[in-house]
Amino acid sequence: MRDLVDIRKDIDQIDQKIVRLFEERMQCSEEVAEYKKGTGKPIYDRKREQEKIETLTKEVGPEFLKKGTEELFLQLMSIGRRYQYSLLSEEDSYVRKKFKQVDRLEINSDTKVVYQGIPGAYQEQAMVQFFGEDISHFTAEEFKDVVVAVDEGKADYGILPIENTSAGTVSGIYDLLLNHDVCVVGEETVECNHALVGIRGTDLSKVTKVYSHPQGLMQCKEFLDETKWDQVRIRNTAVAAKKVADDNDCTKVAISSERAAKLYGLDVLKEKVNFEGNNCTRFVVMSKKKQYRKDAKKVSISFSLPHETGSLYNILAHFMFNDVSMTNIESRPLPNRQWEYGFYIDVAGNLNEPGIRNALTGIRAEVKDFKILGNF
Ligand SMILES: C=C(O[C@@H]1C=C(C(=O)O)C=C[C@H]1O)C(=O)O
Repeated sequence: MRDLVDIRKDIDQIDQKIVRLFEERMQCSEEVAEYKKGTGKPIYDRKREQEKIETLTKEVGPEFLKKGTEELFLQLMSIGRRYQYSLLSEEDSYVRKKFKQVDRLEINSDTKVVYQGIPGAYQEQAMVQFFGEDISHFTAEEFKDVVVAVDEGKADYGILPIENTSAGTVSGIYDLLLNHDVCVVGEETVECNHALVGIRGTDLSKVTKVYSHPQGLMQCKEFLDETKWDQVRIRNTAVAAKKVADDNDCTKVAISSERAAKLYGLDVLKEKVNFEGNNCTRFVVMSKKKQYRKDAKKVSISFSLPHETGSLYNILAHFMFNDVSMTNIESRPLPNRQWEYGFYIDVAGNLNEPGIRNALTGIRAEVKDFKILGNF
């Protein structure tokens, strides 16, 4: 058996050769970038990459090494591509063309905000936290109406809940952001301490129905599972409280904020019925204007990918190589597009940073349905 020191000497020499060859290969990549810049040919050439993998793996015998060769060259080609993107002129930058950097968001006495629900809703709380008590505002019936009002210019800003610490993503919100010409410009977290509320004199043993938004019901699941009450889904936690107050029926209760209970003259029958101690909902603030604050810290994007080995890995590599850290990822199957998935990703950073711009340029060129949802 050879001595470890000897074997390692060989490995070191091989590695040095690999590094030199790598540099040579990257030099060629640079030339390819020049060529592509001149001719307008896209950087990513999927067919060429597939052919390369096929040719190279054919030359390798053992299955394990075949797989390894594929992985190695997928990486090499992806590094080459990212290098090419970084060499492309900033003038062409999609981000620069689409988004405007601002010192701060314009908020004044003419500013109008829209939220879904009625007073007492957590959305209202989010609005007050973000814009202050005196902001002029109106309400909408559905989440969709909020986005449409912003898209049509009827409101300058809209508020939507996006995720909750115990119940997860609020369904349908990402799709609304994707399908309308709006941009996320801020976010606000609201602590949601749900109370069980009802009219004065409600006896819990006589209750038959509980009303709340599906998120409210989910966040209080452990408490509600102990009861035999019908759980009725309603548009909003505040709407639920108002309904119980309007019906004036002591067999009905609602899950809402204590603030909503007070507003509609209900009693708090039980405080904090949510199962997670620190139950918070994150709200996004959107505007029609494609803008981002120069101190914004989170970029949110969406795109779709076919369900193929390595497709997501390939895209996430753009973040890794540009030192961008990912803070959240959501995926869901796309309607009417079998085995294609929509992804929503949050990364830490600002659209004015070169690393973020490079990563987004590369991703945009290699996915379908790319959209920057906002930087906030
Ligand atoms: C270098 C090129 O650009 C990209 C990178 C490739 C590689 O590194 O081999 C292959 C195809 C392209 O996706 C090229 O087009 O040849």
